[in-house]
Amino acid sequence: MKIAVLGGGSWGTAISVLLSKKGYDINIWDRNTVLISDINEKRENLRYLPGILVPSNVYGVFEIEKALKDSKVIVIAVPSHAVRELCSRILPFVDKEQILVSLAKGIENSTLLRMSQVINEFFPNNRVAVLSGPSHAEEVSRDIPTAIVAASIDEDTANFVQDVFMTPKFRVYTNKDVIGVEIGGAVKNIIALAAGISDGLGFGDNTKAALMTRGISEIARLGVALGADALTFAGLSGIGDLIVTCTSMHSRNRRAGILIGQGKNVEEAVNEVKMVVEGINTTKSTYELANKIGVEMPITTELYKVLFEGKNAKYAVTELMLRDKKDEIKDVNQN
Ligand SMILES: NC(=O)C1=CN([C@@H]2O[C@H](COP(=O)(O)OP(=O)(O)OC[C@H]3O[C@@H](n4cnc5c(N)ncnc54)[C@H](O)[C@@H]3O)[C@@H](O)[C@H]2O)C=CC1
Ligand SMILES: O=C(CO)COP(=O)(O)O
Repeated sequence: MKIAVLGGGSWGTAISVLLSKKGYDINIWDRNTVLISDINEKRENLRYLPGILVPSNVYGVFEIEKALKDSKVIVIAVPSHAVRELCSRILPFVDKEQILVSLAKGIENSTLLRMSQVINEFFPNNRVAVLSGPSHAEEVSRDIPTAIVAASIDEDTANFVQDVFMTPKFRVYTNKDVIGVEIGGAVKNIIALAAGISDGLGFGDNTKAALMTRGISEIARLGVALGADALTFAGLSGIGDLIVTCTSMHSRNRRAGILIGQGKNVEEAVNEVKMVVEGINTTKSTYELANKIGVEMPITTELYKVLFEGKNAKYAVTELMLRDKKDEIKDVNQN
């Protein structure tokens, strides 16, 4: 079977390596031709995933149309802000038998749509799935045991994607709750930025545990208001991804947060991380989405003010601590 992977950043490359080890032929495309040449000539993605051997059945392809030809599965591995542009670019070359799998974690700034909603706009007759969960590229590419979720509203599609990606080192669960899986994957990046800022400010493990716990609470509150199943947030794409992103030094979002907490501005932090920090754009879209549908998200709101209104991060923490008194369980829908 042939699989097209569109986006040769750290995650697109790691997934290509994983799938190639299962014997599939992988056509990987990226707009950055230098990294495609590196994959073909040096068998390594020097820019985004150095030190990992890219097997010979991963073919770097310069023309997107060629990457798609005869591919049963199309994996979308670009950052969320690029998904719409990518879909419009591939639209003329995709046929309705091809299955689209989204790896991007974000909520579109201009429309407040989830990534599978953007993809469905372009490909209403194709089968679409989302792959999400605690899975840093740096570990997946080294065969470190990982568990993740394949979500699709169509059970057969979720089962198919589960079979395609599953290996003894990469365990894939299915889930029909696409809304919950995508909201968990996107919004945890906001909490990871906040957890990083907390670390950068010199706060402790107590602070981070509080942010993570209250964080999953507001993620779930948003998700449920949008139609998700609350149980999804107790799963791999919910609390699972939140844990890995808030605690790992592989996390781009956490690392950016640490730098901001240490006093760098957003631009300096993003430049230093050198890879996509999805949580910045997602803070903006989630803040707007929560306001639009009337869901309270205190951490997201404070982070929005820090990132986009220049609020002092220490002062934001004080404001979170001094909010109205609450009951943890009783006020679960509004706190
Ligand atoms: N890196 C990881 O461990 C994981 C990443 N993800 C998600 O996967 C998505 C991709 O992330 P990474 O691979 O980490 O990003 P990255 O920063 O490593 O690479 C991004 C890639 O996208 C390409 N790109 C950027 N803007 C583009 C545009 N406008 N059009 C076409 N291509 C463009 C770049 O050339 C680059 O190759 C993100 O949504 C991220 O949240 C999900 C799980 C794990
Ligand atoms: O989503 C991820 C891991 O599951 C990647 O998160 P970071 O972008 O913070 O590295």
